[in-house]
Amino acid sequence: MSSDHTGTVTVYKGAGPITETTSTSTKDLAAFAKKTAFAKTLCGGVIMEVTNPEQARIAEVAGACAVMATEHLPSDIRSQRRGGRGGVFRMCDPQLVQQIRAAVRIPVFAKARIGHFVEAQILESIGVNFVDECEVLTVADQDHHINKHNFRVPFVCGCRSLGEALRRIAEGAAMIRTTGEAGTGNVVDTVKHLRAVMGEIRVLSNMDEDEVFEFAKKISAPYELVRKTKEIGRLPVLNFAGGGISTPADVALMMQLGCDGVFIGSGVFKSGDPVRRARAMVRAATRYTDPGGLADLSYGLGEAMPGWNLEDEGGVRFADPTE
Ligand SMILES: O=C(CO)[C@H](O)[C@H](O)COP(=O)(O)O
Repeated sequence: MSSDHTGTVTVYKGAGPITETTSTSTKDLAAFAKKTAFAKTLCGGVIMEVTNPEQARIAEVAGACAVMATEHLPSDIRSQRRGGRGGVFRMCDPQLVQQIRAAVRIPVFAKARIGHFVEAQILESIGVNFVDECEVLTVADQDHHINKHNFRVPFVCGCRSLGEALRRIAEGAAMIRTTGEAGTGNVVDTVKHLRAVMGEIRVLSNMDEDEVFEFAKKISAPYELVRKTKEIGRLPVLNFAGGGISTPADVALMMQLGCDGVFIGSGVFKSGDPVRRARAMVRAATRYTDPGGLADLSYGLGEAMPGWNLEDEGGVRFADPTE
């Protein structure tokens, strides 16, 4: 079963839906435009992952543009998996979302497992502002992401390459999150993937029209979205970065590399002084071209989160098997 953006529920049985919605492609386009317009209101901002109402208030007071409700910060999920305790990580308790919504006025995101469209239906029904189809949770469907066109609520999805980003947008993602390894306190993979996405866009921008067909085939992305990306010289939706961002300098690095904003979780709430660090990191997202200002923001923040270097440890990677 899945709900469409008109609120109609479509019941799936066997290979296809047994009750079809009547949405037209014009309606689909209008619904998608509405979602991306809402996403644009977050441009230049910091979305902070929080596990309780108190952390949500710290994020709001610091100036975060939104919070993401979660039961476990990525570093705690990583510790559990690294310690061999494994576990299945799912959508959070809807009660937590309600408590966080009651505590703040900024938009509230929540995570659903990749492919788990029922978790997304539940999150939509309780009024979250955005769903993150998130690779940090345990994957629910190894072959399919959620068909995000079926929802009124906008979605953000992770990517590590241009092809992956455009496939998620084809499925209806209204925002992309270029991802590294969340919960490590180490930005190395996020930098690698952000450079990959931005680099591929630069290569595409210099292609002649005839080369775009082959490029679309090569990166396994729909031709129309590839053509659009070439035309506008950027992803057709906002591209945030997330994973390991732990200092004002990390925030500024991502912004200078070309993303539209950042997700921060463990980097704030696993640090020595979350209140000061949260405020400094939010400010860094707008002062990212001013080294002197960034120096001021970096003074006396206390301890940054302890980090992990996956290459040294053969550590756990939050890979998305569906890509
Ligand atoms: O998982 C996320 C988004 O879905 C995190 O918000 C994001 O990647 C932050 O990671 P970190 O804990 O390393 O700051």
